[in-house]
Amino acid sequence: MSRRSNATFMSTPAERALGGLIRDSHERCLAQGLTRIARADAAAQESLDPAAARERSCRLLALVAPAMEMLSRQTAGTHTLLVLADARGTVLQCEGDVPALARGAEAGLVPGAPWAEPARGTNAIGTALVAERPVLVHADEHFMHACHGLSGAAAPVFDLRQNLLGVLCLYGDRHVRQEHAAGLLDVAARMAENLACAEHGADRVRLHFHARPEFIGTLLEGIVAVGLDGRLLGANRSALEQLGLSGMALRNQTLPALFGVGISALAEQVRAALALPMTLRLRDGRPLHVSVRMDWATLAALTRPEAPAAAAGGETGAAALPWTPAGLCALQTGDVQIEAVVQKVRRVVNRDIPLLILGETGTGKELLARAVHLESRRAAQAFVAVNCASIPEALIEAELFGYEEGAFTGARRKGASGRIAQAHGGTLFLDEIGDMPLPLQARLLRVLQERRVMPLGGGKALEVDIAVIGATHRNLREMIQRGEFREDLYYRLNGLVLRLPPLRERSDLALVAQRILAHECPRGAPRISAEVMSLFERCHWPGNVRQLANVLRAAAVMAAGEPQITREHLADDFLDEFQAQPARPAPLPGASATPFALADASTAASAPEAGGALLRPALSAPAACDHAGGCEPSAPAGAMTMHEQEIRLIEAALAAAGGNISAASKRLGISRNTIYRKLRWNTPASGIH
Ligand SMILES: Nc1ncnc2c1ncn2[C@@H]1O[C@H](COP(=O)(O)OP(=O)(O)OP(=O)(O)O)[C@@H](O)[C@H]1O
Repeated sequence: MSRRSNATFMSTPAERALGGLIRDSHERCLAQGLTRIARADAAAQESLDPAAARERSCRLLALVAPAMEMLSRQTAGTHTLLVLADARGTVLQCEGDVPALARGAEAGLVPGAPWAEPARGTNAIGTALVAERPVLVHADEHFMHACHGLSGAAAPVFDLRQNLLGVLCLYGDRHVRQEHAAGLLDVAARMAENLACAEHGADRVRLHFHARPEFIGTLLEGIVAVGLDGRLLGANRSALEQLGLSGMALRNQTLPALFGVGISALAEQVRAALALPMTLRLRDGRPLHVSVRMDWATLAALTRPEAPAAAAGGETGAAALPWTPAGLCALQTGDVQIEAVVQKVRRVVNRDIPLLILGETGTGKELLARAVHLESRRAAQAFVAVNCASIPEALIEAELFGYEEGAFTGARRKGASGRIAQAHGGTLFLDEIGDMPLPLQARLLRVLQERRVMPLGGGKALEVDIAVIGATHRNLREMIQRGEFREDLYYRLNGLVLRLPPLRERSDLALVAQRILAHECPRGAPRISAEVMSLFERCHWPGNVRQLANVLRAAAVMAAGEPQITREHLADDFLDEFQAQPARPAPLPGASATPFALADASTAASAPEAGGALLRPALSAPAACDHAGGCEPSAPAGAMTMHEQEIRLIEAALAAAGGNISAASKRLGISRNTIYRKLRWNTPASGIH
């Protein structure tokens, strides 16, 4: 156990009565020949130059600045003196109101004064430094009579290697015990320590973790720093407490031994679309939610083929480890439909069965594909994503299959390996597979059948070992009937069909939102007010989780420093959509009529035909999505289909943006491609091509 993990302030009568730390300290003072009678200003007389002392401690001062600010606000008006001392016991800073500063000065608590035990005997600062734990020293528990007018509490501050950096203290009048200060100082010390642990280094990766995902980014998160060779460099207090290790024991561990995961698997997690917390299991089986942080230089170093971690023999990738990182766990948020998807995937992982992921735009198809890859034995190899809709038709063939020197005009001199070959050993993710031109479908089918790829312009066929995951928002069965998609390719791709539900059908919106916020605000995410949550619950979310993430990202910036996100923090664009689409869903039978904050009932009632495309219908029609992949929501009789509502919404956004597709796509949180697609393919009458 950490020397501090069981540390408590000396608040029990027994501890204070007979001494405990105090008695030991008094004995030390006597052994050093200190006398109880020292002039009150003696400490001040022995003072060092405060400016020089502060200069020596500029790192400590920077680390404790937010904590000092917090303490100073919390103790305002209580005549409490806030003191910061360095690791030698030299006072660096004193803050408080005039009576508090005067009381401190009377006892010699002034910047530059030495308050280590050899100088001032038993006292909160000096004794905390010796004990390396929080202490409370009240009135005549001080060794010297000159300090008997004080009651002090102190908490030492450590860096991630458990080096003592300094001590934070609160001093009050001897008539007020400082027990109440203990909690405040504990929070303050943790704040400073977490900052120390989060200090950047191009040579390290940080794991921020907790058993509960919503605690990541809070003061209670554990932080562990890992070197590129997989060795653990240090940790904050919460990490040691959660892992049940001392700082020393931790530094004798490696990442794979403790967390069962290698450093390259962490890099893979960081590269994932929205590095969501991953779930790792400790040796005793306890799950921890882990968010990985590293700077770009570190990520680049780990991404190079001969990454230092592998070179140092730390590990050879997740596949070689005793157990694999649970990428899929990051998606589990309690929603039944998502849970069913995860359970299906778990059954087929590592069997190289082709997966076909269906779902509207922004539902997390790529995120799921990456999670499947991370979960598989291929995790240490490449994950290659190809968006078949975004590559111009003329280039997609070369992009996928590669080409030989001089294969076509404009080709690079030495030719290029295609994306399929790049995925060798790993996973090929074919996004928007329904948009692949028919002639290429035949070539892709051949590759999947023969497991060999022939670059454009001839040359040698390359053997490829790949897992294939396809994704689309389109109804492939209908496309087959229309002759737009090859049936044989369809059957080659759909080893297992997974359907991701649209956000409006999910029951876990609150948790998804919370996770996104935790990711956006690693130093502490604001809460979402009940009003905003209720608004979110009613939203139709045509851009699904991507749109939610965009809305939250903007709101988090607006709410910086405030404890919760309120309606005022939501982007005008988003709110405008509600006002532009005022239809309000009929309340569920028996549901209480919560007033809808934005679309007032009168306007809503006056424009029922608007259909509320951004609003979630109260009785959401289940999507008609069969095994073959139709994902259009079924229409409630006599009402617009969800799809028609989406078209209306897109048209409204386009009109509002003066026909500017980029602006409209930003407003809606969906891609330009999606706008084109929906208008061109699904509403021929729209006139936009
Ligand atoms: N469960 C989730 N929790 C948090 N963020 C998510 C989740 N699902 C998706 N996202 C985020 O939403 C965005 C869109 O996800 P992703 O690209 O995987 O969706 P998609 O279905 O592949 O979209 P498209 O069809 O437009 O390609 C990404 O930023 C992703 O990180």
